Amino acid sequence: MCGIVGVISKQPVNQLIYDALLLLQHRGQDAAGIVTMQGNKCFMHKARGMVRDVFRTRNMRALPGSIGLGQVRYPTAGNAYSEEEAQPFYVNAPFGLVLVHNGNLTNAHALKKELFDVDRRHINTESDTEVLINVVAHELERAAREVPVTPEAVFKAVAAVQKRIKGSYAVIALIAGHGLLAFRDPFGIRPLCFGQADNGEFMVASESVALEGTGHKLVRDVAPGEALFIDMNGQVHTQQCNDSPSLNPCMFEFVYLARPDSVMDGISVYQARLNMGETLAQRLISTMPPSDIDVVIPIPESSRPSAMQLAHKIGKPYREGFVKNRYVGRTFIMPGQGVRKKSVRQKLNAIGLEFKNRNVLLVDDSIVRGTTSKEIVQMAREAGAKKVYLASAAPPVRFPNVYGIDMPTSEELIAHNRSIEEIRQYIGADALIYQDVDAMKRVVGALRPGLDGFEASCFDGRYITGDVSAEDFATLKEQRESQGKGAEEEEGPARTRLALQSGGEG
Ligand SMILES: O=P(O)(O)OC[C@H]1O[C@H](OP(=O)(O)OP(=O)(O)O)[C@H](O)[C@@H]1O
Ligand SMILES: NC(=O)CC[C@H](N)C(=O)O
Ligand SMILES: [Mg+2]
Repeated sequence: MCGIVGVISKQPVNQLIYDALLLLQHRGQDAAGIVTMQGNKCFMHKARGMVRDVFRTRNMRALPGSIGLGQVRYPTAGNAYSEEEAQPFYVNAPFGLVLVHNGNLTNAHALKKELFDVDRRHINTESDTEVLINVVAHELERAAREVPVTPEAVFKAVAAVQKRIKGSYAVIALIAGHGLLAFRDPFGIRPLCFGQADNGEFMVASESVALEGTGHKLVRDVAPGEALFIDMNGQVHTQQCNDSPSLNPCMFEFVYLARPDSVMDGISVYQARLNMGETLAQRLISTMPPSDIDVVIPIPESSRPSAMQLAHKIGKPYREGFVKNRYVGRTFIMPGQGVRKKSVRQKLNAIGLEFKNRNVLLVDDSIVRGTTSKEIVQMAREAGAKKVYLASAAPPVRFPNVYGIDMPTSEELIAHNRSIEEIRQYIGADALIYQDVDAMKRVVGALRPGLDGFEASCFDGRYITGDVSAEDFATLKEQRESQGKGAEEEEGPARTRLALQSGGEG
């Protein structure tokens, strides 16, 4: 996942895009970028780091214009340490095109070759987004020969792009002198919505929180397979570009990625997490007597709503036993296991009196590599807990994700090829309770009647696009391994040096 935003206005948009990126910072911490357009000229600044560090006053001053895009990156393809792979991407033909992308193309490798051999286009990085912008450019070149560019021509190009690319994508692009284009993959895996301010200005963004926090009213989500084109006069054109779209949002957005105050595809993320807490409580009650538990403690940040609801349901006190250092970012989306592990202790500290001589139930939203849980269980014991139970509001994460969450190999997942008992032992908890996959789908799905399903492959092993081959998995793994090697030479902890590969030392 990454956070993306696009604005078309009559006023300068640099500050507005910056503000929206801050609201989307939880979706990507590795790099940030903004592009603006004044007339037909593009102005861009992008670099590695968090939004606050990437943009200084001088950079902001150099971003004039009333139309623009922004992105916060959490890499899933390419190299986390590469500045060139920060977004937006730019190509100069046709017209001048800039693009931001949230998602992951599963056929990027094959497309890169095809672009070179057939379309005569050179890709200079390992980023799938550079592949994507070149496919868009090529199809736009073919479809939009006349000027001014008509919405029909743009939609024709999007339909052609959708036929070529596979995987997940929410995309926002600017076509110099013509307008803003946004489109979403036909399975609706990654989120995308748009809204409008009182002054008529339009914003397209990954999450509704970016709209609300910048004074825009949510109009609606972009539908799976749909394209939205806002021309330079602010006229909105939309068209379904796919023959068989279906809505299967990524379940992990509701579990962890999105902010709880966002509404995605009509589902309140907060309500989804409360519901998960409710079913987790039922599961717990059927597994162990709640009377053994003295107190329920969330593992901040994302597990709070689920933990709160669980505590309410089992009739036990909900306490804040860990304090979070607000200056440390999200650990799961950090590149490299070394930095993740160190950050758990930097990020969370126990309040002794909530643990001393108590049987505590710790609740997390998910257990992925086990980095957080293993450290936290140990911290609870060090703080004096008698028994430490652990509950996860998500089911075991057993399968790699190929749609924009950085878990490309099964080996790095603590639950892969391990029984619940083996995981419990590894983490060091006295009991371990997991959410049930079907219960989770049922209670989150109930919030949006008419949903076709969820992209929940990391939990159930079903890849919704139906076209991910064993070869694709192997390529992803291979890419990750070779990139990790390069990064290690440059930067220390490699992205591949994962808990389970280094002898299970979490
Ligand atoms: O099993 P792991 O590999 O450790 O990953 C899972 C953990 O990572 C996330 O927390 P994170 O610190 O990223 O963000 P949060 O503050 O939003 O909870 C998530 O909420 C879990 O706590
Ligand atoms: N998490 C994402 O959406 C990543 C976008 C893109 N695949 C990249 O690696 O930059
Ligand atoms: Mg967490």
